[in-house]
Amino acid sequence: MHEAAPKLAAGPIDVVVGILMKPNGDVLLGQRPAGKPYAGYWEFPGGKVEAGEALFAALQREFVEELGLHIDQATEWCGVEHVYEHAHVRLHFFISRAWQGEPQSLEGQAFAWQGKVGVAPLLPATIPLLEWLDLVRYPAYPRVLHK
Ligand SMILES: Nc1nc2c([nH]c(=O)n2[C@H]2C[C@H](O)[C@@H](COP(=O)(O)OP(=O)(O)OP(=O)(O)O)O2)c(=O)[nH]1
Repeated sequence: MHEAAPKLAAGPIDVVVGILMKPNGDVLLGQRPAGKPYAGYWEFPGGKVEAGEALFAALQREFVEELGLHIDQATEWCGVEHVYEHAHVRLHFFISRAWQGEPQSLEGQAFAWQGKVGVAPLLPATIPLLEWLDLVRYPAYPRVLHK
């Protein structure tokens, strides 16, 4: 029997994603809770932008709702579009080095501060970013590669 593919919204859905970065380069990843698409996969915390909401305001809201912490400042770093079977998303990645509070598991999710990222699996659209992120976290990285 032929099953109709799930209908995707016409345009991409905007998603804000925050990379909290400690002075030593460690970044915070979270594990997607049960009940969401790709439950159990690791991601940088974030979520969908609401209608009419500014990107940074959405980022601050998501971090309060999911982690109970306040982002003071963040820089928009890069954008990635990805078509999943459940949604077509446009991801806006921010890097923040200025926040207040410790991550709390308000949605039952696990967290991990990572230098070399060792948690798996990661959301597919996030995987290519790790290498680019290393250029930001570890400025000597290209030289290390050419050793
Ligand atoms: N937070 C986050 N989402 C990512 C990353 N990479 C990636 O492909 N995504 C995708 C997965 C989802 O399709 C989408 C995020 O949507 P979501 O369902 O987690 O958002 P939300 O927390 O607002 O969810 P909900 O309120 O609808 O339950 O972006 C990432 O690194 N972090």
